[in-house]
Amino acid sequence: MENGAAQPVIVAIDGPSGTGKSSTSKAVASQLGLSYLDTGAQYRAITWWMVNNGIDTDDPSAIAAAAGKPDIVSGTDPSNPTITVDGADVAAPIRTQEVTSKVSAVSAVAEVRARITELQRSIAATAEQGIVVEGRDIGTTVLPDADLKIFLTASPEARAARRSGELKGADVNATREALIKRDAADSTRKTSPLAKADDAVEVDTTELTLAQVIECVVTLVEEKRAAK
Ligand SMILES: Nc1ncnc2c1ncn2[C@@H]1O[C@H](COP(=O)(O)OP(=O)(O)OP(=O)(O)O)[C@@H](O)[C@H]1O
Ligand SMILES: Nc1ccn([C@@H]2O[C@H](COP(=O)(O)O)[C@@H](O)[C@H]2O)c(=O)n1
Repeated sequence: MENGAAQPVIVAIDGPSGTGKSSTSKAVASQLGLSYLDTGAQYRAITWWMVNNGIDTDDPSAIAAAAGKPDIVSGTDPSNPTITVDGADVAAPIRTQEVTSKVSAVSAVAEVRARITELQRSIAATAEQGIVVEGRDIGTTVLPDADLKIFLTASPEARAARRSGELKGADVNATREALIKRDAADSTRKTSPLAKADDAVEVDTTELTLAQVIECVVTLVEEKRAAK
């Protein structure tokens, strides 16, 4: 673009659990001066609220009726991403095993997705320099006009090994089975399932270091920016 500030760039990064979406998105956003949005944290936050407020997470109509109640706020600084529910910092409690085991059921409810999708679009629309948004349906549903769409993949074995390393001592086979189960639920739900957009660039990270994945995505974003 001539004689003006760079136009904001919108980057969508999707993929199954443990493929490196969060680590890659945060690093890319930091390097390029963009905002960062972790949409999984938003679905975890609404799930945490449902559990804390006694909503039966096996009852889609109870979830749908309560979907509009919690006030979820995401901070988009990639060096300090934050998430609050009704003003309370929930960054730690949304990562518990209980929330992880229930989030796919809650996020499958159409009323939940409509609410969170609206929030995501308004955050992306107000990011002055642009934003990296990571999740499961960003390229397909939330931001179908994103400037760049990336779909990260990795073998279940690689993903389980990465997660077990994080969870210090967790059984790799159990971790692998849990990842596969969550991916299956996320990929087969009716509303906005986990899917690669037709125009997304697929990056298989199985044999790549995190630094290599980050470099690859930074290059792709820079190419898009130069072409704008
Ligand atoms: N290419 C890679 N090589 C080795 N480890 C990696 C790579 N990418 C990410 N990791 C590590 O794997 C773990 C999972 O990464 P990350 O949380 O970024 O994945 P994710 O796709 O966001 O997962 P989820 O969807 O479950 O939140 C982290 O510990 C991260 O440091
Ligand atoms: N765009 C998205 C993002 C996430 N979800 C659901 O949230 C769960 C947790 O995501 P993490 O990235 O924090 O592991 C995920 O398993 C999905 O159920 C979603 O539906 N759409």
